[in-house]
This record gives sequence, structure tokens and C-alpha cells, in this order.
Amino acid sequence: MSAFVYDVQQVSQSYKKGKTRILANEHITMNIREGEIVGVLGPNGAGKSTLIKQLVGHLKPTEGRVLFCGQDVHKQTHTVAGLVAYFAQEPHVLSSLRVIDALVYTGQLRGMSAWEAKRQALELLERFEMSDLGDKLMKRLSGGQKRMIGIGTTLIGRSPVLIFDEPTNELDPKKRRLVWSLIQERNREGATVILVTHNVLEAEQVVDRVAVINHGRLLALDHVSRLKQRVDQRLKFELTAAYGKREEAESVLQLWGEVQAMSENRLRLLVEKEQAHRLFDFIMENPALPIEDYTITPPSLEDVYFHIDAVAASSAVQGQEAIE
Ligand SMILES: Nc1ncnc2c1ncn2[C@@H]1O[C@H](COP(=O)(O)OP(=O)(O)OP(=O)(O)O)[C@@H](O)[C@H]1O
Repeated sequence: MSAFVYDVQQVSQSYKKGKTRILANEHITMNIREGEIVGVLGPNGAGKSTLIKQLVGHLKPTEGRVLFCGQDVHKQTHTVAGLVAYFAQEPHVLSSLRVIDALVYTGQLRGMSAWEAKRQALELLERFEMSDLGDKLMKRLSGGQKRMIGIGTTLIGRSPVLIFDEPTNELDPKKRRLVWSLIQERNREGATVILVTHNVLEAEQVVDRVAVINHGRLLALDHVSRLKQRVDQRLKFELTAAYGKREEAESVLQLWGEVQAMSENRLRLLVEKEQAHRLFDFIMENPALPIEDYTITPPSLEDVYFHIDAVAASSAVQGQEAIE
């Protein structure tokens, strides 16, 4: 058994579009270890889904190769299909089935008995609070309900590797939270998880490592905490100015650091760490300041995302390689 579940080696993919070719990914090299949750982030059209399709064997890379447990994905497509459950971005093909059958048949395709597949299907419907929809046709479900059943078909059968392409799109906050906790639950039971998401703030609570992709290139792959060390280490104070007093608050705060206006009465102040306690004292000792409240926020994965993107954009201008 290889140390890596996936070993992506110098993978590139070009699509033919009329007479031109689109380079969707370019020399991507990365690996996924057993038991981790890896998030794949990047803007629209960055090449995330292309990478996922290469991992599951739906696309054969134009260059390079993808190894699954040490062997080329394309030399063992049946094994990969049996071990990797994939939630695709596009609606799946089960639309003429009843909800319960979509789940049970998928479970049986993964080698479960009809009885066990039905048991797991009913359990999932209950977790989703969708037990009353079991007999409904898939095509009669709402967009979010369809997505939940799609997630159910990925989870049923307890595959050792789960790949989700934007699992929480279109879901209400309660369902999104449920999906993230189900993903973590399966991971605790041993599943390796790879997920593409635009929901950076929610993903931050769940993922171990993050791959940032843009223009088909891997810009970063690291643990969230290590990536955070790359961003601005100044503390971020978010302040609300008293009504109509934003400019007054701004002029006082400018003495302490860089002030950014976030909205009509919201300000962001970036302060060097060693200055922070003095700023606290200053606010406490001056109750007449036109500031209603404030919070301190540490760097988030979203800050990391924007930082990496900005560095890559300026490197591209300088014609310089941005990968570490
Ligand atoms: N089948 C295809 N034929 C031609 N071009 C394609 C095809 N699929 C994707 N592309 C192009 O390849 C690039 C990468 O697309 P991809 O779907 O991998 O991006 P993505 O990061 O998943 O985007 P999104 O977040 O919008 O889903 C884009 O420029 C896209 O237009």
C-alpha cells in the first residue's frame, strides 16, 4: 500500500474549444494522505473540477499521471470506482428514480446487500430530516433536496475515499452545517476526504490541508495554520462607529494603524500585535470616543485565500513562479 491515497504527478489538462485549446490545469503535483480532509479552493474557472475529474478517472490527463494507492488511476478504473465515492457538481442521472431507490441502488452498486442498503438509506433520510420524501421522484425535489440526496448517494456504503465538488452549494444554513458534520463524522471513522468549495469560512472549520488553485496552477498546498502564517500578522480590529461619527472615529484611529472603511459605520483597523494592549487601554480610558463596539479577529482562511491570489497575481505580472 502506498503512503499516499493520491499522488498527482505533473498533471496538465487541455480542452479543445473549436480551433483553440484551453489549458485547464498545468503541471499540478500534489499528494493526498490517508485519513486527511483536503480542501480545494480557487475562483470560478480555476481548474478545480478538472482536477477532481482527473482524480476519479473521468478525465485522462493530457500530460502527467494520477496514482491512486500507488497505481495509475486509468489502469484501475474499476478499483477506483469501487473505493472512491464522488459527488459531482452537475446534477446526477438518477432523476427518474424514487429517492429511496436512488439511495438503495447506489448502496447495492457499492456491494451492499439490499437489506443493509435500505437500512443505511433510511438512516440517512432521517439524518437529513427528509424521511417523508422517500417515495418522491428525484426530479420532483427542490434543488437543495436533490443535492442532499446526491450527498446521501456519496455517503451510502461508507467508501474509504469521499470526493465532493461543492457539496454545500444551494443548501440552507442548517443543511450546510449538517453536511459539514457528516463529512467530519465519516473522516473520524477513517475516510479520506477531498472537497472543492467556495465556502471558505465554513471549510476552515473542517479541512486539515488546503490546496489553492488559480489559472490551472497549484499556488499553495499546506495546513491551514501554516498558510495563515503567510498573511498579514497585524491584528484586525473591527469597529462600529457611532451613528454619523465614522469620520471622527477614523481620524482618531488613524493614529494607531491602517484604517479601512468597511461600510457606512464599520471600520477595520490593522494594528501591530505589540500595540494592541495600548489600543485597548486607550479605548477603555476614553469613553467619549465615537465607537460603539469592537471585536478582534485573527487571520482567517479567507484572508489566506485573498493573500495567495494577490501574491500570485503580482508574481504573474513579474513573470515569476509563485509555488513554494
Ligand atoms: N469540457 C470542457 N471543454 C472546454 N473547456 C472546459 C471544459 N471543462 C472546463 N473547461 C474550461 O477549463 C477551465 C477550468 O474549468 P473547471 O470547471 O475545472 O473550473 P472550476 O475551478 O471547477 O470552476 P467553477 O468554480 O466555476 O466550477 C475553465 O476555463 C473552463 O471554461
